[in-house]
Amino acid sequence: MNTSPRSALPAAHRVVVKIGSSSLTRPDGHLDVVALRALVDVLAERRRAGGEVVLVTSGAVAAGIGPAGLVSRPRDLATMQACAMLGQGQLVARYTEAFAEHGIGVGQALLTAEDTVRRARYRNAQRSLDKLLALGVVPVVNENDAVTVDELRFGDNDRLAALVSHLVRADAMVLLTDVDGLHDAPPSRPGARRIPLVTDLADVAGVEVTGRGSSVGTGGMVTKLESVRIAASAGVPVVLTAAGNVRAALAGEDVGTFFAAEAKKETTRRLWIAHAARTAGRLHLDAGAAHAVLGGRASLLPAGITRVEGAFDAGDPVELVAPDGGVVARGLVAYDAAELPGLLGRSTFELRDDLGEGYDREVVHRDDLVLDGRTGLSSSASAS
Ligand SMILES: Nc1ncnc2c1ncn2[C@@H]1O[C@H](COP(=O)(O)OP(=O)(O)O)[C@@H](O)[C@H]1O
Ligand SMILES: N[C@@H](CCC(=O)OP(=O)(O)O)C(=O)O
Repeated sequence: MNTSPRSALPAAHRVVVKIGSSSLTRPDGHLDVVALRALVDVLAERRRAGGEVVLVTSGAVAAGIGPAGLVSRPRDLATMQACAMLGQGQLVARYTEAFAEHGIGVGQALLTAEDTVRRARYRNAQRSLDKLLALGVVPVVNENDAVTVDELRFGDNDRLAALVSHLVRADAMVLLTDVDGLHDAPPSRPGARRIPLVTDLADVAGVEVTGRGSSVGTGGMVTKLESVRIAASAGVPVVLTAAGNVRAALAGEDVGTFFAAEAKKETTRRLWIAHAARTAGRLHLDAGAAHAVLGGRASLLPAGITRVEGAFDAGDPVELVAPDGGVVARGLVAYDAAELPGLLGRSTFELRDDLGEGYDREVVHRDDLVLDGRTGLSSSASAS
């Protein structure tokens, strides 16, 4: 029996493969159709062998440059968005043609990170993707660039791929980029070496990574590690490698970096709290409450809150802020913003006596709290 952790790849029934702009773009900024077709050949092979493949692909901006009448990749956000909207149709047309040569259909899904985790939406996305896969079709996923701008700024396709992996309950994820895996220093530095295996992400916490990425990619290694963290915490192992190695990676060969999955899976609810794109407000805590929350097992009570910011509804994700201004956690708030000011600083006993049953509940229940170390907020914020 093959006991190498990489045997998870050939054994995987359902695989999410993400390809970045840097691997799909020619030096002049236009879409690299040769690279696209080379990827499709490998994915079609996997599909024909009985495996299920979900493709998360960047490249809409690159594919839109020509139709937009530009000569090179735009730099400003509005033109990038316009290019992405023009290019998305072209991109999917190229995939449709290439997969059709193998007798395989493709279905387009334009998602935002929120769609993959917000409870009200994720079941719909899950059901339709499951159905596509059951029909033998390859879902081709990109961000909905018309409505989201952070993705173009921060390279969130990496994060989206991890959230999709969780959504479709993938057995493995492959992240394809322009370098062969995580290196012990930025690969442009002489002597930088590939790290073949990571069993615990804490082991690579000290590795120097940059958020800038290649000239066309957006998030660099920072967003890739954030993606790996989400996937690993959702129980999905990851291979990060160069696009040219996709066949070898799927076969479990020693290319790129293999990241093992964590044994204890995060629930969808906690993934959403940790990775929802936006929080709706902030709760400022006193020192005692910040300490209790950081301790891990305490719920947040009205008595420990000094100030409230934002216009949120009960059930929205909010940030919990310590007296020094640092974000200590994210959580789902149990009250609307308008209700809270009258409750702050008061004990639950007092509130029950004054306002009645129902007002003695926690503002954020401990089951709805994720400490900041689990959110990766600081790393994604530092992306280019
Ligand atoms: N420690 C590191 N190991 C590997 N790559 C790194 C590291 N630090 C920074 N990088 C950079 O990350 C880039 C890949 O990110 P990006 O350009 O955003 O790719 P993509 O377009 O595939 O999403 C590489 O070109 C590489 O220069
Ligand atoms: N949605 C954009 C890509 C955004 C993005 O995350 O790019 P990358 O860092 O290359 O994966 C596009 O299709 O051009």
